[in-house]
Amino acid sequence: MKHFEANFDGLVGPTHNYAGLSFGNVASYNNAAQHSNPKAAAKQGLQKAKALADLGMVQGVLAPQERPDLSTLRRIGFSGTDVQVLSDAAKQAPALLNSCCSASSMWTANAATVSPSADTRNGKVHFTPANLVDKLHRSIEPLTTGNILQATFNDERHFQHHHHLPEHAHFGDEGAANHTRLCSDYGHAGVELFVFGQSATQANMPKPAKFPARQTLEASQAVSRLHQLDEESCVFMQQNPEVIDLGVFHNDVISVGNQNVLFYHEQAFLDTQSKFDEIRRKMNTNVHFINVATEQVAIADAVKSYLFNTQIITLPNGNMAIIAPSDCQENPAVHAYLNELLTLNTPIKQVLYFDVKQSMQNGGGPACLRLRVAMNEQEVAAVNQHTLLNDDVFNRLNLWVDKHYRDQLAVSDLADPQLLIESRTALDELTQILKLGSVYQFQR
Ligand SMILES: NCCC[C@H](NC(=O)CCC(=O)O)C(=O)O
Repeated sequence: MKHFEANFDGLVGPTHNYAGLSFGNVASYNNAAQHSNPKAAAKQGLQKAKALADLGMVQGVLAPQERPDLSTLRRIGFSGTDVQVLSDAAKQAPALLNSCCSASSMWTANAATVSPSADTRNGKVHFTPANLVDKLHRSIEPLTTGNILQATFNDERHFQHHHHLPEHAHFGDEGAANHTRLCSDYGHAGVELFVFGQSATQANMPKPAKFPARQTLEASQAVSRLHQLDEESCVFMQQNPEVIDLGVFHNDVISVGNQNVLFYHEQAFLDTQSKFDEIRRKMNTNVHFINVATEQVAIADAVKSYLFNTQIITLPNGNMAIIAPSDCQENPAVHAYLNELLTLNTPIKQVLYFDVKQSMQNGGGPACLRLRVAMNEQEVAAVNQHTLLNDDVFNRLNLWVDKHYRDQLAVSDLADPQLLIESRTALDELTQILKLGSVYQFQR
């Protein structure tokens, strides 16, 4: 049986904006209050996804969330007509309105943690939506994320969906952005590497001083239990808290893995060598640990260029390619490093650059924009086929963006009742294109 690693990219929603909501995410803070370009953002994402489909990869899309999120605004006491709710929130609590308008669900690496069937005891693909409790604007995502995942992977013979973890800092969970699976082949049992920022219970373990550690050890352990993973196929590793304080708010800003490659910065982890020994022992096969030294690329350059927020993919011919943001080309140290990487004897033979600047300006690179789901051919066939990107779906989605998205959006536009209507109209049509059923509150 053939096996694939599918990428499901998050479609950028019609309210894509820069409100500076993510403390600890340098790009989000630095670009606060800039005008955004929702139409360009959605098209940049679609281009990148389509390029992977054209390379022969299995590529899908995940629908964005309903924003403005009127049900959250009502839950916190705003009432009356929808127009009333928006205008009262804009006057009385503009920060809350902004939190209810973020298009942050586009970063589907934070949608969920996924374990492929080869790793799980019951032989199903397991999904746990991330609770994203560290940020208010993201903590309102998991229920709808669960609906969208169930409508996309909608066959219980193959897919098992869990509820997100309890909504408390103890179980802070950011999904696949802190999870990498290493394996010799996508269809073989692998080692799932869970990277956490802090422990909620062990007071003696190090913590960042300035910025929040969004993922806890306890959350990662809970997900590994839910997913029926064996202890012998899991490794829990702590991210270096010093780099969190330098803007590395998710592990996928400082390392990325694919099959038997782990590409990482030398400052990424704590106890690096002993943990790598554990990975080697549990993998039982040769692993390429590609270490980038600080003197080659400083943390500040890694954070600015998103060198590690690249996707490493295995092409149908068996070679690996890096999908990088064009920001990596523009940073001299990083560009020089990537050119050199291709001359080293690693499985990575190619680098492809994509302009995803609209997403980058909110701290999301190519890897943030996708959720990886390794599947065999039966499982791929069981996916909702309307969510898989081919020429037809790509063209329909581009036309859909042209029809419904604004060219430009300012944070002050978020209270515009017309934006709510545009957004709902767009999403209602999208659920028909992707045949998702009624996944949104406004449709229920
Ligand atoms: N994996 C990349 C996630 C980026 C995301 N940015 C944001 O939410 C920015 C939203 C804003 O500032 O409007 C985050 O920090 O969780």
